Amino acid sequence: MGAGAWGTTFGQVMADAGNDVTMWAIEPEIVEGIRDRHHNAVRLPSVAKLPDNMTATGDRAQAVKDADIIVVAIAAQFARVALAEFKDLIPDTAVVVSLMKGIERNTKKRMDEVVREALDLPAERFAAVSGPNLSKEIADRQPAATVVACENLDNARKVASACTTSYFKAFITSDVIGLEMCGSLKNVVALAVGMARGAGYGENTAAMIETRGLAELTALGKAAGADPKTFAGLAGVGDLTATCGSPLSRNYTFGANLGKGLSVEEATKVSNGVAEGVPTTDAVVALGDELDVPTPLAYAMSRVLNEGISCQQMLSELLGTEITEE
Ligand SMILES: NC(=O)C1=CN([C@@H]2O[C@H](COP(=O)(O)OP(=O)(O)OC[C@H]3O[C@@H](n4cnc5c(N)ncnc54)[C@H](OP(=O)(O)O)[C@@H]3O)[C@@H](O)[C@H]2O)C=CC1
Ligand SMILES: O=C(CO)COP(=O)(O)O
Repeated sequence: MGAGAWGTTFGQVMADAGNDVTMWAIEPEIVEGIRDRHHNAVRLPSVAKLPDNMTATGDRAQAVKDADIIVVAIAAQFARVALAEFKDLIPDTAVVVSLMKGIERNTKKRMDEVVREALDLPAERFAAVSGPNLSKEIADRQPAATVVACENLDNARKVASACTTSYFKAFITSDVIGLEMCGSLKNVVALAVGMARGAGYGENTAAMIETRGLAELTALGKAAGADPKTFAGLAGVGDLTATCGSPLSRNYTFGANLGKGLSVEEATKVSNGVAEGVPTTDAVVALGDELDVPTPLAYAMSRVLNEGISCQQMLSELLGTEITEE
């Protein structure tokens, strides 16, 4: 569900792993492109020809009929509304997988909570996939790895084996909360690193933001019930490194544009796809308040996004004036 850049790329991974893949998208142009020409000119133009065992439909019932695994890759803030239309169509035995990395702004809910609520899905049939997975590189079939999280490890294994190829390796975990928190919160860090880079700062500044960001997302994740080990793995440090270090990341690029002096509106206009960190930032601040965990980085980025403070002000907000233990 959702033939965006990552949705389509992950569809290709699953097709390469030997599955018959049906993409669902709203726009007839995207559906026809994938179904008739094996090409997604709108969201993944870099892939000249998608696999033959990959097709598309705009019909929701047809898309999920008889599916063993249903993968959701919709912009996080629209997931609840989009999924409501699928509620009564999902086969009873299907595992539903989220690729989304965001927190719902109004409710502060993670995507595991949103998907399960929207589809009335038991925990053992929900899985999240998250890791250092910049879609363009994986679409080029460059070697990469990810993590599949499900409370039921047999279902995590089922999803992992359905997306394992010669170039893509999936590890498993039962720490759904940890995986969700890593994927969502690193986007906020990537905005800040991108902003610092865009403003012309170098490696020290980037490393400082990434490391303090990792400490912040680990503390918040732990308070939300995550296993701290997850933050040291592919979905944590791994994804933070990839996202904060690449102009292929929409979040990094959005931040870089802010650092170069573009307004939020201007950066949104030139963004090539969803920058999930933007709506997620305020949700992270609110979640920190609720769980009594300081979130200086998210707070500073929230002031950038809502009040337009400069990169230098954002960095002094992040560092504070008090002497504290690291
Ligand atoms: N790109 C990447 O490298 C990675 C992305 N992710 C995550 O995967 C998720 C999807 O990302 P990606 O595919 O790259 O994003 P894109 O911006 O390329 O696509 C967003 C998708 O969401 C769909 N969408 C938006 N609004 C609605 C709506 N109201 N109803 C139905 N569908 C809607 C879009 O449909 P439409 O085309 O019709 O607008 C599109 O399919 C995000 O949460 C992202 O953080 C995770 C790992 C890697
Ligand atoms: O999550 C990603 C890489 O793992 C992709 O990051 P962006 O959403 O910032 O492009």
